[in-house]
Amino acid sequence: MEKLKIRANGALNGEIFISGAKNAALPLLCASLLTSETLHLTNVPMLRDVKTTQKLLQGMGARVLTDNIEEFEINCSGINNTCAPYELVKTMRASILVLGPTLAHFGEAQVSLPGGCAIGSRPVDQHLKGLEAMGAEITIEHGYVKARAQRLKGAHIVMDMVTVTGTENLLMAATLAEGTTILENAAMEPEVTDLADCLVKMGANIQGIGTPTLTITGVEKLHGCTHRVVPDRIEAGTFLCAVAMTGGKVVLRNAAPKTMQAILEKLSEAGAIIEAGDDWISIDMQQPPRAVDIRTLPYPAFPTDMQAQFMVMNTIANGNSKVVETIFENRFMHVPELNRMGARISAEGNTAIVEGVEQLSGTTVMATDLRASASLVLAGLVASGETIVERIYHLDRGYENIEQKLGGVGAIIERVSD
Ligand SMILES: CC(=O)N[C@H]1[C@@H](OP(=O)(O)OP(=O)(O)OC[C@H]2O[C@@H](n3ccc(=O)[nH]c3=O)[C@H](O)[C@@H]2O)O[C@H](CO)[C@@H](O)[C@@H]1O
Ligand SMILES: C=C(OP(=O)(O)O)C(=O)O
Repeated sequence: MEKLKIRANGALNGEIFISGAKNAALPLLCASLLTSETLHLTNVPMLRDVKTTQKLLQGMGARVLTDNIEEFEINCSGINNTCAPYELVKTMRASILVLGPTLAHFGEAQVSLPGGCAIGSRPVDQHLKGLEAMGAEITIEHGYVKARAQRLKGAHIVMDMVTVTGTENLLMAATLAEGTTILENAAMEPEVTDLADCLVKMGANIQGIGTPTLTITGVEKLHGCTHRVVPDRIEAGTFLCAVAMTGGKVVLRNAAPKTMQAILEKLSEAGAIIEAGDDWISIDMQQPPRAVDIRTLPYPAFPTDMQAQFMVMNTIANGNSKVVETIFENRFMHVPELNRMGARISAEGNTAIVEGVEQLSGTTVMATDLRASASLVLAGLVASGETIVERIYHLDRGYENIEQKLGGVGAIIERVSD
C-alpha cells in the first residue's frame, strides 16, 4: 500500500499550478450522457474519481476518444447499457450523477444506491423526489434505484435542503424534459454554475445560473461543445492553508479566486497577506497564523470541504477557535488523528474547540476520507520528526500529484510503497 512520508522543511516558496475541479469534472463528464455528439473538456484533473467516472461511462457504452488533461473527449452515441453497478458506485458516491442524464436521454436508468460514507449517511432522497416530480417512476430493488420515464416533464421543485449533486442531477434531467422546470433552493456552488454554463453551450435553456432558483426550459436535444473545467477551489484552498502554516510566499496559477471569497477572507483573518488577479492568488505569510472560527455552510459561505484544512491550521495558531460543521454529521475524523500528533482539539456533536499549540509531533496517521487525509498532510509539513500518512488512496481521489506540487515549493514529501 502507498503512503506519504513527510518532514517539516520550513517555509514554502514558489508557484503551484492548480488543477481543474474534481467536483466540476465529474458532473461535466456525466453531462456527456445527454447528447449523441462529442463533449470536449479541457483542464480535466487526472484523479482517481475521474478515472472511475470514465470507467463507469465506458461500461455503459461511451467512447473516450482522448483522456488527457487538455483534451478529454467523450462520446455517448453508443450507450447500450443504462446501469451504474455497485462495484463502481461503492468507490465513488458521485456515480449517482449518471441517474438524471441517463434517465432524461434514454428513458431509463439503474444506479446502485451509494449508501453512506465516512463523513455521513448522505441519502439521495432529494434526487429521487425531484425526478418523481418530473414524472419518473422510481423503485428501489436489490439495492438499485430503477427509474423510468418515456419523457420527463417540467415541474416546480423546492428542495428540502441545499444539495450539490442533487441540484446537478435535476438540472441535467430538466434540460431534456418537456416544458419548464423550476428548481428552488438550488445549490449555488461554482461547480454547479460550471455545469450549467456547459449545458447552455450544449444548447440547454437555463435561466438564473448562479442563483438559488434555476429555471430550465427543456429542449428536444443537446449537442456537443468544448468546455474548460473551472479550477479547483478546494485544492487551491488546501495549498493556501499549507503556506499559512509553514510561512513563506507562494503564487497559485490557474486558480479561480472569485469562487473562493469565504476561504480567502478567513486566511486574511488568520494574518495571511492575500493578493489575487483573474486567475492567480498569492499568499505571503511571515508569522504564525491567528486562530479563526469556522462555520461550514452552502456556497457562498465557508465550504465543508475546507473545514479539516482550517482545523489543522488552527491547531498551531495563536489562540483558541471554534469549528462548527453544519453540512455533514460525521466530518471530524481528523480530530483523533491530529490529537495523536499533539493537537488539542475537543469535539462534541458538530462543534470542535481547538486550542493552539506550539508544535505538532510527527507519527503514523491515517484517515478515512479525502479532506481529513489532506489535513494530516498539512500537519506533517510543520510537525517535528517524520509523519507517515497511510491510506492515501483517499487523497488520490481529489488531489492530482500532491507530493510533486508541494515538493515543488520546498516541502519534503515522498510517496513510498510497503
Ligand atoms: C462530487 C461532489 O460534488 N461532492 C460534493 C457535494 O457532495 P454531495 O452533493 O453528495 O453533498 P450534498 O450537497 O448533496 O449534501 C449536503 C447535505 O444534504 C444532505 N442530503 C443531500 C441530498 C439528499 O438527497 N438528501 C440529503 O439529506 C446530505 O446528507 C448532506 O448532509 O457537495 C458537498 C457539500 O458541499 C461536498 O462536500 C462534496 O465534495
Ligand atoms: C466529500 C468530498 O467528495 P465526495 O462528494 O466525492 O465524497 C470532497 O471532495 O471533499
